[in-house]
Amino acid sequence: MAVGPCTIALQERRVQLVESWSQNVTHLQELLYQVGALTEEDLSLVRGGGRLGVRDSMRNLLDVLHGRGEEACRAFFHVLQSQRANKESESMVAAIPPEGSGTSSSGSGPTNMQEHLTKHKDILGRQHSPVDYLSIRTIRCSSSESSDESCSFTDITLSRCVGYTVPLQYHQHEVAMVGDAFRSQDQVCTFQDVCQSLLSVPAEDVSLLSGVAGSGKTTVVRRLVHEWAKDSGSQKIVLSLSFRELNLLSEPQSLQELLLVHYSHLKPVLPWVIDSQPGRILLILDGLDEFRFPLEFERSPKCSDPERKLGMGEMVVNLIKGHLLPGISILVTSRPHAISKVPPLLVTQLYSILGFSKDQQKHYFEQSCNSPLVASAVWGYVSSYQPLQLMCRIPAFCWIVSTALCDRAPCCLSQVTTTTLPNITRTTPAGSSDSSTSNNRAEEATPTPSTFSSTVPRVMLMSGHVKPITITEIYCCFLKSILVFHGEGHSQEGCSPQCLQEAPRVLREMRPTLRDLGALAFKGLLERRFLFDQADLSSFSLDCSGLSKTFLVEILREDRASLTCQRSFHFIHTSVQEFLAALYYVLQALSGADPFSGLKSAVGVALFPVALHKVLTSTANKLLRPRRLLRRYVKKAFSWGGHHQSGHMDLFCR
Ligand SMILES: Nc1ncnc2c1ncn2[C@@H]1O[C@H](COP(=O)(O)OP(=O)(O)OP(=O)(O)O)[C@@H](O)[C@H]1O
Repeated sequence: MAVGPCTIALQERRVQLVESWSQNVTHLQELLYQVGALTEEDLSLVRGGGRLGVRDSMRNLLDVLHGRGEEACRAFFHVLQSQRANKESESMVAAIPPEGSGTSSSGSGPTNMQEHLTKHKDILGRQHSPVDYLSIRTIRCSSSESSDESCSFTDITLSRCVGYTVPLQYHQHEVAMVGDAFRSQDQVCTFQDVCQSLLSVPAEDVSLLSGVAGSGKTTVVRRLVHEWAKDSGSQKIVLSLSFRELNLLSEPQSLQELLLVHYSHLKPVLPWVIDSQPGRILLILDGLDEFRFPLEFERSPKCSDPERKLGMGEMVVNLIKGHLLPGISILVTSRPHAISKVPPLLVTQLYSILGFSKDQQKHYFEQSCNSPLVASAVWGYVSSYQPLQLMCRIPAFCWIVSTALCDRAPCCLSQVTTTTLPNITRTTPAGSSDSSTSNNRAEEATPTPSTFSSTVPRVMLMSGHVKPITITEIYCCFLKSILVFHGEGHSQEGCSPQCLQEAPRVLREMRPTLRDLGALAFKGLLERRFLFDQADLSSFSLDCSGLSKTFLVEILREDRASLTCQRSFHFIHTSVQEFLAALYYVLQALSGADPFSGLKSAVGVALFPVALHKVLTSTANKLLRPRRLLRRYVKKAFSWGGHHQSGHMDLFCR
């Protein structure tokens, strides 16, 4: 609860207030409900089931307001002012502290404020409800006993520090940074702590949430919005936009236009709240690392007029600097390499996602697998191989691993033997992790084309032969799980052992589609695009028919971008986009082809002069054997990753 001058005044004048206002308590409650200072629950608390007299109701009202904090108490004094019922109250109103803590002197606000807020919560709550994008997992979740919600959120460990300092240079790969020991000034915290701090009213600050690819930033945002929407008592008004969507707005727009188009249901109240109670607004901007417009904090012209049209980069700069919508709080999420785009001086606090602890990983598998037997087999496997367990600090890997390893009913696990796994095991000794492991991980990530011809690794779980597996192989298995599932049709019970035998055929058939998908993913990474339109898909012959259709529906999700209403597609997760891009890249290079040649665009040309590039490629092709050629290409890939410094190609490089 935020304590301020109005909270204190309310306590100090409690006796007088009860004396002067008890006869008006019902009317006061109604007004406070209308401006959103009280909720329905509060009203019934104040009324005490209709059994209380007016003085007791008034006392209850003051207690509830005090419990709600400074913003509610301030609203109360404004309501009194608007009533001007007696001199006593006016003298009290005169004691309201001056503006500056985020409230208005412009009256009690629009009518039906609370209804609008409730509607807004309904809409955002639904938009941010827990989802699992894969239908095979949704089927598993619905067949398991756990509820949808528990199926999709496991507690995660975070740290918090006041402000932040820009690291001089990232020597480490981003993925290796997850769960790192943090600096002494950082404080470990839970999701609930973050929630509490961001949803407290009023606040006026810029917070950053940093986390490596797949560490769960978007999930934290979804969960935060979901929790807020469920809390009928929260007076915060959350607005949430993603940089991915802002990328689509290439024409200048005014902030007012943008917000009112996006939140048309808030039209009657948003301008008033922005004007009078900005401290109630939390604006979430998700995925700074994906933003394609430059953020020029030094050079962008100052703009404090929400009606003026601005480029997206300028708009974000002016929001973060507090020129546009002064007084609101902002949460920006980003992969670590891109957080430095926001100058440290503007940042009040930095949250970093440290990932899943061992217990949290175990819990994740218990929730996401369809039976305790499978969950314990998967966890047994993951925990016995330290590099995999380290990677599973990242939730996206847990998701991939769980999809790859436990996506069928246990009957399938027991009926296939290890002899169907000729190509997916590796020689890295189990448990051979040490501090250097993470830095060496990139070397593990070289797949061979034969990776595609093996069946899924879930068989290892029951065979008793626990063997190490690379991250690349896990992703391959993830794809295979989807392919096999769709190749043979599916039912609630999962596919038959027969369908596992058919895996190689399905994989063979899908190889051209995977290549095209990989080329699209690769082109997207080079252009820093994560949303694609129908024309992009067509240019890579992704025609969405037959088997490829069902598969593509899983891997490429269709969206109507809410800011533009255009039909668009994105990979199920950015890590899958990066994996497919890398797979395409490596397979092209291994077969002696130039990974850029299949892109049918000017991207490669822009990065390397055409002639030089051609000469180099053909000479290299003649002189080098495929593996050496691959190594050379991988080096190039690393150098772009380094160049971009936004972390969006980290997994690709791995
Ligand atoms: N707390 C969590 N509980 C359960 N699953 C989670 C959690 N966090 C993340 N996941 C899983 O990991 C996947 C990736 O998470 P998310 O998209 O939130 O990561 P991100 O950090 O936003 O990734 P990126 O940087 O690539 O945008 C989710 O789709 C979800 O399946």
